[in-house]
Parts: sequence; structure tokens; C-alpha cells
Amino acid sequence: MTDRTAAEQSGRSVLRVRHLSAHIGSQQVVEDVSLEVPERGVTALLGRNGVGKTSTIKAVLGLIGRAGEVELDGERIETLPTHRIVRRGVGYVPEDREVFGSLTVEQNLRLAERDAHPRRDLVADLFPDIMARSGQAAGTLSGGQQQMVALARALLNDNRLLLVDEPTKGLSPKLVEEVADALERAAQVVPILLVEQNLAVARRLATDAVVMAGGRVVHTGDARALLDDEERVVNLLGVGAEPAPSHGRPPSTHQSHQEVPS
Ligand SMILES: Nc1ncnc2c1ncn2[C@@H]1O[C@H](COP(=O)(O)OP(=O)(O)OP(=O)(O)O)[C@@H](O)[C@H]1O
Repeated sequence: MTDRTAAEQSGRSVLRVRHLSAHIGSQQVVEDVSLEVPERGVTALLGRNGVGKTSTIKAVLGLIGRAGEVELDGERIETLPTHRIVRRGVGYVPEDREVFGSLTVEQNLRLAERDAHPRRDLVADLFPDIMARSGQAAGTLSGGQQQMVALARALLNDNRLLLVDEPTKGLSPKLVEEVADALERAAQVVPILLVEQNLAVARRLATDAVVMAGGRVVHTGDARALLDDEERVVNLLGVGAEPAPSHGRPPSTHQSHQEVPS
């Protein structure tokens, strides 16, 4: 590894992962992963299906067996149980959303409240449609609306970091845009590590990108520089580049990219 990221150089990372490995049962699913999440903006965690993105997030949270170092705001957390990591300010929006379908939207939100003064105003501001349905059973909402509830639950608490796993998966193009809008606004409040297969969404939201292959990190750097490079997108992500969206995006905290040999 030659280049160091701007976050590494300045020390302004909310999350630092070093030499993380993880296993599910006897299968090693993450091998020697090192990455950083700057304290602002969206960092996209990218890679083909099955390369270990979800497992990396779960390992950070202690949901699967792991070894290596995980630092949140400069403090080591890799030996803490999940509930203590969450209490330190790591919000998790899992891939399958996990809203309680038989409970109302309001009940889902109340169950998630951890702080004495939950950020109700922020959630009402970000998700007016959801709040207008506060008495409705969450299971009767559309997939996009359920995703909003899942995001709202994580945003209620004063988290230091959100781990958001494939929030647009399975949604219609209109709902993808709505969820991306919500994430864009959420990222103004809290840094996000985002697993996202929709590269147009990743390109729109992310300042930084980390690419995994075979359980390892194979690239880190500026998200837009990566996603606008068709050859690299094909090589690293195995898909064709999509047209650039019209939305603006904040500048990357990275000044250069690095390829990590696999
Ligand atoms: N519960 C499980 N039991 C056994 N193996 C698993 C389990 N969950 C995931 N794996 C394996 O771990 C590896 C990494 O999976 P993971 O879900 O972390 O990848 P991913 O990059 O998030 O993929 P996707 O984009 O498809 O969600 C894969 O080989 C997968 O088959």
C-alpha cells in the first residue's frame, strides 16, 4: 500500500478497521480488511455479490465472530458485545430492514429510542410521509416506506455512525430516488458506511469508496473517480458503468486512490 487517504493523514475518521477477519461457522468470510470511514459524508462499501460486504458490517457490530481491530472515535470496540457498540453510537440499518410488521410506525420508532431526547424533529422533517402514517401497521407500508422507517429508527438516536446495508435493494426507481434523497439528508447529520449495489446511487451519495473482492479490500479512494472510470468499474465491480445522475455531491475527503493487490 502506498497512498494514504486524507482521513488517515488528518486522523479525522469516525471508524477505523484494521486487519479485520470474520467467520460464519467454519467459513472465513472476511480476511484482513482495513478501512476507514471519515467523520463526514457517505463511504460506499462496494463489490460483487458474496464478497463479504454485509459480513464486514456485521463483524464491526460484533454480530459474527471476528478478529482484528475496530476503533470508533479513537476507542477500541472490537471486544465489546453488540449492545454496547450500539450504545456507543453505531446505528445499523440491515439489508432486510427488520421493521416490526404488526406494530405501527410510531411503535417501531418508540422501540428504537435509546436517548432521553430522541431526534423527533429531525425524523419528522426527513420523513413527513412516514410520520403521516404513524398509526399504520409497518407491515402494510411499501418497501420504500419500510426502508424509511428503518432509517428513521437509526436517526432517532444521536449516533456517531450509521451502517446501512443495501437500502435500495428491490425498490422501484421512484422509491430508489426517495431513499437516496433521505440518505443524502441523513448524511448531513451523521457519517454513513453504505453497502450499495446501485452504482448510480453510490455515485450520487458517496465521497469515498472501498471495494471488496473475495473477503478482502482491493481498492480505496474517491468514489466519483472510481465510478466514472468504466474500465475500473468493470474490473472491480463486474458491471457496466451507468449514466451519471444530475445530482450534486460533496467533494471526497480522499485525495488519491489506491489499488490493493489481491
Ligand atoms: N449465514 C451464513 N452462513 C454461511 N455462509 C454465509 C452466511 N452469510 C453469508 N455467508 C457467506 O459469506 C460470504 C460473504 O457474504 P456477504 O453476505 O457478507 O457478502 P456480500 O458482499 O454482502 O454479498 P451480497 O451483496 O450478496 O449481500 C459469501 O460467500 C456467503 O455465501
